[in-house]
Amino acid sequence: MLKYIFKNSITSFHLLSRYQISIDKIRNFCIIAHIDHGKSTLADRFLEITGTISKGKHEQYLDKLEVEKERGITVKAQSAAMLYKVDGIEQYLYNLIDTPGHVDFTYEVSRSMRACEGAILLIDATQGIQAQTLSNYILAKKQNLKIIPVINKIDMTSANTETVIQQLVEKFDMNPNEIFKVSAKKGTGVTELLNNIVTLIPPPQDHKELKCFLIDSWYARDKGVVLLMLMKGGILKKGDQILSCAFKKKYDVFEVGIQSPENVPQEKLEPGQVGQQMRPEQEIHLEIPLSKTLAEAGFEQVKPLVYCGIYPEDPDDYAELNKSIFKLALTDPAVIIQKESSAALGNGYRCGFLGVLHMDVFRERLENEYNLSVILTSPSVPYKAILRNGKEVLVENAIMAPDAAVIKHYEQPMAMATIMCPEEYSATIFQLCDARNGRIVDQEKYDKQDRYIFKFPLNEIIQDLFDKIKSATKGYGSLEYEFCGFEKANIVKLVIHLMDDPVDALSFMVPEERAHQLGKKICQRLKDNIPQHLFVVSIQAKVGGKVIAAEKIGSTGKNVTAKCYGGDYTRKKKLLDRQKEGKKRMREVGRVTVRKDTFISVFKDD
Ligand SMILES: Nc1nc2c(ncn2[C@@H]2O[C@H](COP(=O)(O)OP(=O)(O)OP(=O)(O)O)[C@@H](O)[C@H]2O)c(=O)[nH]1
Repeated sequence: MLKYIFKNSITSFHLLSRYQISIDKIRNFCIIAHIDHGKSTLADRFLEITGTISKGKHEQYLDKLEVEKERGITVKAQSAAMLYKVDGIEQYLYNLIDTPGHVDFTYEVSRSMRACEGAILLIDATQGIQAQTLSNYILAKKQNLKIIPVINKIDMTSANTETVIQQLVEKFDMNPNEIFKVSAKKGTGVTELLNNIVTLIPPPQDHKELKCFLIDSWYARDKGVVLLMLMKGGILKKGDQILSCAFKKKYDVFEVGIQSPENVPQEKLEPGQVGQQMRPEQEIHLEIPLSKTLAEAGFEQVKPLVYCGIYPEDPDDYAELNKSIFKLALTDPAVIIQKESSAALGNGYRCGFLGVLHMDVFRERLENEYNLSVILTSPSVPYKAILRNGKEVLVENAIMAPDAAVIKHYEQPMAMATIMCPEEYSATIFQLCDARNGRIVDQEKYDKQDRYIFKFPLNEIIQDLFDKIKSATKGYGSLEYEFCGFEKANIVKLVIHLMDDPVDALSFMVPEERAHQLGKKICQRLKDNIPQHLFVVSIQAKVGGKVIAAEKIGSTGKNVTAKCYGGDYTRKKKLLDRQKEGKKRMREVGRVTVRKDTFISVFKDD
């Protein structure tokens, strides 16, 4: 213990005792809302008013990831401990969790809620109740959280505060006198809200025996694995040994601390506190992603909606990808990871995500935070195969699809999509949606915006609908979607063959009407990218053994050493050496030799 005190400055020694507050003076709460309704801005004001960060210096302080700063959205729930003198009198410890608003990161929200007794439900005064307001409200109710309704952005000229109050009264049966009105940006009403949290949200309970609730985990280069936990009971100190109930493994606690908002080392963590504990890297079991740990701990199993393969661009980077992907998965419980190996792409992973944004953010984090270049195969959705014997099989990967003879029919995942756009773009939106099998379900006018609800096959949404809407509306249109069950559909398995050998990485489950177009596109791209061989290379796209598109690459008819007649050994060796060098960049797929980047070109966007 002495060693530890010497290592830290006097200030941190002073800080050590500041957070040791009795459990009745602790409040754990999260901020929940629809995307962009102002959660991170409100969290900034809280941090400033409580003196946790200095005023005006930071914007969106808790959006720490590069991808969050670049995109201006929260993708990770972040927590911060704040010491606050309520009404300037009595000191409390507020543990705040800022949550993401986008539906792809809902899993982060529900996990955060499990660590709280209350939630601030924030509603944008210019937009009113939106899809995620409703689903977050339902989630919070289910978890018996005390909900504090707060209308934000009341400073805006387009604010409809009274209408939103009315909506809250009608839809959520709220008492109009209990609704707070704030401007998170300007700070109006925020201190009043902070002062009321203490009476509106109850303190956590002490479960007496040592019990920690895992909120988050991540890998820190200097510390190893960091676990962010709510202390449900007991005391945790540096040097303690803990046992994971899920995996029956022992771990040494390397250091404990509190996020306020960065890590402040502590002597111990006590009941009700949200704190970190670190474990050295050699002790971690990277093969156990957080999703699995949470599932073992009784959390709802994540059900991915979008799958893709992730491969290193250079196959020699596989070991690096292996380490990085599990480190990243430590911070993301909603990603499902399975090893996969493909003759065409080498060793990699099949990953499941909650949506395309989730997939895209995961890729960007692998590239930004782990400096890796990866290939993502085109996203696909899981299909349900209804078998003739009455059983159901979820087909997440085309190569796992049951034999066509045993399948009665397929069902495809559907999504309810909300599209908002200025009224002048309505006709374009209808054309776009029609071409993607979207069926209109509902529509309404909202200010000068049109709001449409379409039902789509999920597969149609994940391809490019978002980009197409953005470009067709000069960036003003928006798209949000939510899975809404399976429906019967004509789905076929499209397999690309090279010289009659099926290529595993190029097998796709597709709606029947799209099979020909996709098959043709892939055959053409392979033709453009595969070099000539001594023989004619045949490329075929097949559905159920029937060829639906095909290309041929003519032969060179030449042997590279053929011209080195006679005994000119050095020339022949040089040529063979050059050939060997070239071979390093090539890969064998059946009898065909392809450049390593051939399959990247197939998966690249148009
Ligand atoms: N005028 C005004 N703008 C606000 C207010 N609160 C937030 N904003 C703005 O609204 C936008 C979204 O705010 P954020 O705090 O990022 O919203 P969020 O809910 O955290 O967003 P996600 O985490 O991505 O869901 C930003 O441009 C903010 O500056 C407010 O009270 N008044």
